[in-house]
Amino acid sequence: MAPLIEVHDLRFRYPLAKAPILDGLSLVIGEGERVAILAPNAAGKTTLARWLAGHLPDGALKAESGFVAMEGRNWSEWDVAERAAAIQFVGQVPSQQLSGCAFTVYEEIAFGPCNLALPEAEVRRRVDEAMVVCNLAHLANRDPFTLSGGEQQRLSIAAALAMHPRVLVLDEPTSNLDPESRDDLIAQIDKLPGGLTIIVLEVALRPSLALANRFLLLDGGRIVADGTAGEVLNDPRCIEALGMTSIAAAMAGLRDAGAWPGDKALPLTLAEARASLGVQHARG
Ligand SMILES: Nc1ncnc2c1ncn2[C@@H]1O[C@H](COP(=O)(O)OP(=O)(O)OP(=O)(O)O)[C@@H](O)[C@H]1O
Repeated sequence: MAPLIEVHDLRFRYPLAKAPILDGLSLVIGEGERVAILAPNAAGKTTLARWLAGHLPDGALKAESGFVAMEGRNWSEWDVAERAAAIQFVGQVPSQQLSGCAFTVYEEIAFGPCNLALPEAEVRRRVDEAMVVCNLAHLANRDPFTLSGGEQQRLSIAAALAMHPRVLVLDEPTSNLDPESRDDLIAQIDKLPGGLTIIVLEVALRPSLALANRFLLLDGGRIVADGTAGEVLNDPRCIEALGMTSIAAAMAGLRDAGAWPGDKALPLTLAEARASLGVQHARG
């Protein structure tokens, strides 16, 4: 059976760019996976996200080689409505996700399903469901442009979910949010239905760790590491490009001071550190 998403030998260069930004990139993603694709700024995350979601090729922006396919069919074989019902893309700037055609949060979420010409009752059902998942019911009648950045990002995700996609591509979804809004949004994404395939493209390690269980490192236009958090985030190439989590950095300090065994993997999260140290989580 064909994989859910396959990128095969994708080579893509922006017009006038000296070098390709994606350079023979291949990857396969299966149904229900939660994947973080990690890379530093300007490494090509948004570009890859747009290829994954079928927004590229577009006009003159074509691949020099390779393809992206969902279930064995190249994106170029899908019509727009069919593709929108299969995969949804949420970008990093909340206000840029808004359609500009809706006076209320409710209408914004209904915009996509209405474009699929679904019966009114089905549109209503989907909007109500998405508002519950994204904690937006209390804002249903608000003008989308009056929402905070975090609320707008939840709205973008709700609008994407109302299309009932099988894959959600999130391009640095928390990058413009303050820590509290970021944590709220991560918790919200974490609660999304289990069967939904989620691909997060990130420069930040914390949201990635909270959302994914498979990690890919994008470097030099290719995927150079693919594995668990422990395998990829401890890879020297990943540490060089993105640094360490704050917990791993603290533990590395302890290791350098001789207070942590040199041959023992560094915990990446507080939960891992507690487990490694045999410390119970304090309650109350
Ligand atoms: N339409 C375009 N035309 C020409 N160059 C582009 C275009 N879009 C992006 N680029 C360039 O391609 C490179 C990769 O950009 P991209 O936005 O994919 O990276 P990124 O990893 O998402 O970056 P960031 O983390 O800063 O958002 C950058 O050097 C960028 O300037």
